[in-house]
Amino acid sequence: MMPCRHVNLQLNSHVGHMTQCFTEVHFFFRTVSRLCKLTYSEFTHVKSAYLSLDILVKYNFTMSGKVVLTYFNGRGRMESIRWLLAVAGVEFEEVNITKRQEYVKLLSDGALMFEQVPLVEMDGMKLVQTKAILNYIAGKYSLYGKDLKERVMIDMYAEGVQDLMQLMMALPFMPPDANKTKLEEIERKATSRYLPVFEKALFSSQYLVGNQLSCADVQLLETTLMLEEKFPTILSKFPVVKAFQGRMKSLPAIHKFLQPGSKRKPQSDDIYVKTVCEVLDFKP
Ligand SMILES: N[C@@H](CCC(=O)N[C@@H](CS)C(=O)NCC(=O)O)C(=O)O
Repeated sequence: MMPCRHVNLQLNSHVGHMTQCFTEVHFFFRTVSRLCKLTYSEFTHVKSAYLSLDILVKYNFTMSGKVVLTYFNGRGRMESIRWLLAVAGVEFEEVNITKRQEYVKLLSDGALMFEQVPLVEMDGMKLVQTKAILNYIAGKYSLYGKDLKERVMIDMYAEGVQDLMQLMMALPFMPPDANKTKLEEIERKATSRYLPVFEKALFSSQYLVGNQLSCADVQLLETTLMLEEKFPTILSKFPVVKAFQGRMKSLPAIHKFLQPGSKRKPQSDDIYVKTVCEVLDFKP
């Protein structure tokens, strides 16, 4: 029998190089077997040991290779998708739209089902609609609960978080005189409507739903960090959410994503707002 270590090395190296090229999982499995000259029983042994979901995730195995995000060079609706991919350990590339012609070209190519971005290309599909994309990633990478009942709870929390996030996302596009009123509204709603729900949910549980990390936890973390950018002491009355934030920040993938130089985008600035408005021909 071929020494296991040798098989490990060969398999690891082939997985690394070949996952980008193959479009069929079965074809990939068969070819690895042939290249490593494994007998059927050796192959079955190695396959069950290594080609589990974990290794597929680890090597960012997708049916058609890389994951490409098309959006503006800023947070907007794409930022939660970046967060979730980072937590799932999925490498991705970005195409930043900077000019109206680039957006028009995407439209004429038929790449945008509803003439809107975000666009995420993965697994041979062109995905649009933020929620659908988030749910696909969450489902694929086991961040979407263990059953339907957990899933609907995750959706409820995630939708609440997204409602709050949408309010913050709109801020940079508001005229300066409306900004102060909007900020007050966000702080009021965050402290009276949203954060109390999460404080309660996390009081006796490490995660929002069930006993495992979900996309709702990731979106909550993202939102609490956004809130603190505007209202630095906002979590002082929500110690449970603050402790949750600390735990989440120490997860290796999140710790990495929070380091300078990661694909996390900074707060929106005037250039981002100007680009979005020009590209979408939008007058704030
Ligand atoms: N429901 C969509 C909304 C997407 C959306 O409004 N995208 C904006 C940019 S953030 C856009 O492309 N607007 C162009 C348009 O609606 O014509 C989603 O959640 O993805």
